[in-house]
Amino acid sequence: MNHPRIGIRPTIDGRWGGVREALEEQTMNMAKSAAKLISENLRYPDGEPVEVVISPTTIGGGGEAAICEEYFAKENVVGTLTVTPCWCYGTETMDLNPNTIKAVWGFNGTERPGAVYLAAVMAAYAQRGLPAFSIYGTEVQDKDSSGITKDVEKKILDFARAAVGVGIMKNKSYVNIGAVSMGIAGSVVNVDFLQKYLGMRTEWVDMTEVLRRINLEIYDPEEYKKALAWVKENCKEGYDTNAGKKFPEVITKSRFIPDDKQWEFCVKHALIVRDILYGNPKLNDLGWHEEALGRNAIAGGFQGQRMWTDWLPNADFTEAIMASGFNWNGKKMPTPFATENDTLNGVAMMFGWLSTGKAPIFSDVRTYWSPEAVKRVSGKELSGYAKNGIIHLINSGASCLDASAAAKDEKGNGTMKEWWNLTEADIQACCEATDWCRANYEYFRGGGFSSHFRTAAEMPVTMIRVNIVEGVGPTLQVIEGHTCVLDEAVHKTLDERTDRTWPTTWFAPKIGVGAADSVYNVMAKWGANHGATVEGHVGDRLLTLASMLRIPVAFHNVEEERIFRPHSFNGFGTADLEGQDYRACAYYGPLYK
Ligand SMILES: C[C@H](O)[C@@H](O)[C@@H](O)C(=O)CO
Ligand SMILES: [Mn+2]
Repeated sequence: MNHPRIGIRPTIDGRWGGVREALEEQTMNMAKSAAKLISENLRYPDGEPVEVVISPTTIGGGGEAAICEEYFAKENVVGTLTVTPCWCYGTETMDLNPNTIKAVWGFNGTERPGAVYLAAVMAAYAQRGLPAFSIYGTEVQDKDSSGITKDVEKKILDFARAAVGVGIMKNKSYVNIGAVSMGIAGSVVNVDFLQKYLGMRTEWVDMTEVLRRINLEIYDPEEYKKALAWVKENCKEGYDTNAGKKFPEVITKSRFIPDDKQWEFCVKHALIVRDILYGNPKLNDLGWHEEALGRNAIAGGFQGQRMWTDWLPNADFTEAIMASGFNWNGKKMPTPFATENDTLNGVAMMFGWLSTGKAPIFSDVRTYWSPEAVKRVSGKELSGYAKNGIIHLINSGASCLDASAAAKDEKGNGTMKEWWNLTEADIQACCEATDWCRANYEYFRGGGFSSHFRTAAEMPVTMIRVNIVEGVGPTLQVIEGHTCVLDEAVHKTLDERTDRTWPTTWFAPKIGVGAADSVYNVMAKWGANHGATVEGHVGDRLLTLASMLRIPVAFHNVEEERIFRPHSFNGFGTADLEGQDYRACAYYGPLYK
């Protein structure tokens, strides 16, 4: 995986003969402590620590700014963090590279005016059309202090995490396997959005490519054996909704793969889809050189419905296992992988995953259950997080198995973890919490197996959606809340009204903050049929990422004090932050115009 770096620029008062010499050490120490903070706390999605480089010299003026720029150009720097304890010359020391994302940390001491430089250089960035993040602690620190206060730490990490996310996406591909599923507009891939806002390539692969590779046996036969054995051992079959039903001939004659060969087909499908996205050197050994290369993916989706699923097993196993933090080889990096090839939801999964390192949940946003409706059908009251009503998140058969919340934190509570923190016991528990139900043949004539579980812990989560609105462009929705564990009888009554072969997550949005005035309105104002959900209250991280990409946030419930966007956005009006964001994003436009 590409490891885009954060570059630290220690800027300094350029006056030799006392001032500069006195500040060299403190300035460089700020750079070193910021670098340490970032590399010790942030990881790339592949689990490696985020890499940080520091300018070869402190920067007192344009000459040294150029030395730093030349060095960073060779070091794959995506975001620059300028640090200083003192006054420096604004336009002479600023980062003028239009291709890096910028922040400045001005030390809040008063012996030297680091914060005055910060203000001056923020004015310069605003005047020059280069949005930059301003970092300034709320409490005055002593002049010799090299420690970073908690508020500054959070801002540095929020900036660096999102900038790294921007760098990870850049030059990668979204791989559409198939095309538009059932007229879902989110599956009509918008190449301009991917290219201009995310710096990504779009790739199309016809679904027949999967069939070709199955029939010509273009996969690693050893890994296939291993994966199939793992499935037999770990993927138990669940409730069969078709049992005892009499189906019309149009359905019975459509199931092309015999029932006892369905798992074999599904496992080959999963191996092949992974290889299409990432390539596989083993294919080279088998003489399939082009296939071995893969498509430089970071995310993808499978159309499935309907032409494929009308006669072949659905891709629920593939979709679930691609998005999970493990597979037959043990723990592994999750891939944002969209059901129904809903690219816009695939991008929402990708944003959530880049913000957390955790497996993203793909769901239909299916039903708003008011407390009254729940009482009416179940005779029981909702309580706890669920008391104001809940939203039923349920996908048509696939979701990362991590969403069973069977992994345990250090206190023994169910949770979802960064994939590199999953233990063998966590993986076993997620497998045990999931059963694989034969697909509902009325929907999926070709069969397949749906991943069936329910999210069995009350976790903080954030639900995300990317929309495209003619007249605006891409927009983001971000709603924090909690997953809910309902009373068993209530769960059963509600769940069995839907499709009991599919994975269920009960979601209670946090209401009374920002745009989320009621649970009903979260459902009513959601931009599309799908949402992506990740563990943690990370709405603030998503808002920061969106501001870097110039995607305005249309609907969120992140508290104002947690919002961190470029300083120049304040110049677009401060009374209404949503309007400010819209105006600033419209003016600056996409990153890769
Ligand atoms: C099986 C059905 O066609 C589902 O796939 C459908 O309800 C959806 O998921 C629509 O997003
Ligand atoms: Mn769907």
